[in-house]
Amino acid sequence: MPAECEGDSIPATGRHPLHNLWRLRHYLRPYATEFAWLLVAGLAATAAGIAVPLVAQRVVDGPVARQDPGGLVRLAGLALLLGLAEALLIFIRRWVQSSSSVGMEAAIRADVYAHLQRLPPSFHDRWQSGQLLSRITTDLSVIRRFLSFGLFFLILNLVTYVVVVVLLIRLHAVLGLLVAASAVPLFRIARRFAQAYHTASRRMQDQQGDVATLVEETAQGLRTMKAYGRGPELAARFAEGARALHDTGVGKGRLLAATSARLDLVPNLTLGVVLVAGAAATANGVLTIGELVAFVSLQLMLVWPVQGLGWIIAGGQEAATAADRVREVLDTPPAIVDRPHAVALARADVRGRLVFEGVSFRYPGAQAPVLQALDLTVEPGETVALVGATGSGKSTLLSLVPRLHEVSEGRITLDGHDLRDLRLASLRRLVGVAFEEPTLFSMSVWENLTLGRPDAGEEEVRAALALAQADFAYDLPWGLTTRVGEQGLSLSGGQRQRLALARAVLGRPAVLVLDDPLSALDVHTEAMVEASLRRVLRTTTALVVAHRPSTIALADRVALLEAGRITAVGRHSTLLATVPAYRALLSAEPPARPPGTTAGDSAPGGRGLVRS
Ligand SMILES: Nc1ncnc2c1ncn2[C@@H]1O[C@H](COP(=O)(O)OP(=O)(O)OP(=O)(O)O)[C@@H](O)[C@H]1O
Repeated sequence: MPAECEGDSIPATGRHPLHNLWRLRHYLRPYATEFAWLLVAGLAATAAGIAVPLVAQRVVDGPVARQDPGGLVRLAGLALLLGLAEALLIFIRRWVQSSSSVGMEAAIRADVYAHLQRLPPSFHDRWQSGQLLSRITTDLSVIRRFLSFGLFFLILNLVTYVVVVVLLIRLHAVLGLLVAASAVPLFRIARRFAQAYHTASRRMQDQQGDVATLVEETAQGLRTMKAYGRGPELAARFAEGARALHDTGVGKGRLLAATSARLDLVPNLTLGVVLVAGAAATANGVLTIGELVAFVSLQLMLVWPVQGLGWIIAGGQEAATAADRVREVLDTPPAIVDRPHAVALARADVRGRLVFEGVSFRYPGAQAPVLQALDLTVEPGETVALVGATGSGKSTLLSLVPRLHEVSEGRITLDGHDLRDLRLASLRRLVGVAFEEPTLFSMSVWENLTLGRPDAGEEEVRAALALAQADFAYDLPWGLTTRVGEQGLSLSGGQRQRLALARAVLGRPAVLVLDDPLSALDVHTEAMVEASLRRVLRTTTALVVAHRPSTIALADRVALLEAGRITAVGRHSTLLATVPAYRALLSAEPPARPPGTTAGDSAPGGRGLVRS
């Protein structure tokens, strides 16, 4: 479940429990022909199976009664043929069944994944990753199992039940109607079971998501947890989650077992009554021995459909709750989408004037806005450093430029175009971004670099790597094809930061948005990156979050962000001289460089500060 699901999830109450499962029916459409063949094969196999007791009736009342060996061989041969046909049809059915179900599961999974990509960061902030993981893996498998097997057997068993009951009524009306009436208690038991199992299934699937989240968090934060000696606590938390999951699983198993026993009882009781009454009817000559044999054999054919009912209902309820959980994701509309008349801007046509006009922003569900009535203009080619205390909203402000979040009030324009009137794909090509925590994906260095510009050429990649002082990438074991990220080679924080910077500057974007881009670099590398970056920044509009004097030194002007408002904008030296809050903020910072590397960089009121 989401940590906070306000507005995100569709309440499951008030609708038919199978509503969301029914909404997934279009995934079956491409397999409709296959499903039809499946049913034909299944029904034909059942028909062959049902025919066997009828042949037995002919055997008993015919050749056996008349002591006719020739007739016996003919009918026995027919029964054998029917048995063979049934086996062949069952084989064909199973063969077809496996391929269609896997294809359908893959199609739903692809759609859920594509939708997750379209959802804004605010959605992912509120949903535990384990919950998403369990929806895209376990839940989809549960749905696949039911739509391919459960649904099929539900139809097949219902048809079998109806056909057999009709045949029974034809053989002996009263006893046949007795068997038909046994459907009433079966229906009642099944309905009560379905309701109880639905609740238990939802609980179990949510708990599976919780456990997956715990495992994922543990894997990600293993080093921190070990360093703080929190292993036992984590193990206890995990054990608690696993125990809850176990208890729910056991509860579900018991519910199914109790229901199966009750369901079993009904056909067996009916069978007992039929045997006694049937024997009496035979003794009275109302029923032949062959008819009694056929009646009982046919009735025995109902045992499996009734026994299977519990499993089918259980599978159906699990699939229904899984469908609810999957639809909770699919029904969340992507909040940030292209407007109908959004335009695409060509890089060559963009000068890069970035203006924030009365911008306010509030995180979904938060009480207070993070940014309030904020005005700022960044002229084409200008670099503005954003300086502010931790938590003042710097990263949030940056995230509004590539529209990772949408402004709550006011607007941001690029060369006069409201960003919301630009196509998202176009905007994100124009804006190069490097976040504070550089993320590398489990792919090659080249693929990581060209993430936003898959069409980038070798020259561009080479230039971007040079600029970010990331030439170390060529020395990795397989050069730029080396796989990095979670499943690949581990890189240091500084190396990751330089690759992220190279990714941001690749293709010379019109606007660069950098969140403290030099924070993880050693002094020597920092000086080199700084020198290269200075060259790029000359030709690009840039908004750079700066904590360190060396980063501030890259900027033409500095904007001071205090509690979500820009309270001062100007050159670094001017702000230092005239704005006490700015001076206080910078002087509170520890010296950024060892003595000797910042010659001439100290400024009044600031320790280790740089010239502006
Ligand atoms: N996803 C989020 N959902 C809700 N609130 C958030 C979210 N991200 C940040 N905040 C809140 O917004 C405020 C500003 O955060 P932001 O990360 O923009 O600050 P910052 O100035 O970049 O801080 P730092 O210098 O420490 O990186 C903080 O109070 C933070 O708790």
